[in-house]
Amino acid sequence: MWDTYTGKRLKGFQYAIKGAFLLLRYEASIQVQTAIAIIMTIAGFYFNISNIEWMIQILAIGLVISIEGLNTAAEEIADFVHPDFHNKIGFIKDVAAGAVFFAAVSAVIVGCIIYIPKF
Ligand SMILES: Nc1ncnc2c1ncn2[C@@H]1O[C@H](COP(=O)(O)OP(=O)(O)OP(=O)(O)O)[C@@H](O)[C@H]1O
Repeated sequence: MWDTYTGKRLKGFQYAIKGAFLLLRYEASIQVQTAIAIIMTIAGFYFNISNIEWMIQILAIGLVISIEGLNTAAEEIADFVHPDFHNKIGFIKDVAAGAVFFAAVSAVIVGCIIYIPKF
């Protein structure tokens, strides 16, 4: 029984890795955010930010990319269940995009707090 449970968890992990690669390969907004994440990581090394600053920056990057991934999933579901125009689909896509907006604004504020004092 324990083996079945472990096997299922490992399979779940495998699917999650596959999903991460699918997002990176096919989703333009995830590719842009990953590029920004790489630039911010280089900036972190360049400005020699503290451990706390690294932790908050990594959380901010993870938050934005995760919510963008969920936004993509919501858009895919919406297009699959109702490919035609519908106000409700528009609402669903808009609120999913709104969630990304909150995460992105938070990440920009975090970036400003970390880097503005270093100039
Ligand atoms: N089927 C639809 N019915 C009503 N409104 C829609 C529909 N599809 C898209 N919209 C409107 O257009 C906006 C953009 O939708 P779209 O699916 O192109 O998202 P996107 O943010 O451009 O996608 P991506 O993240 O792939 O660039 C939605 O937020 C919504 O307001």
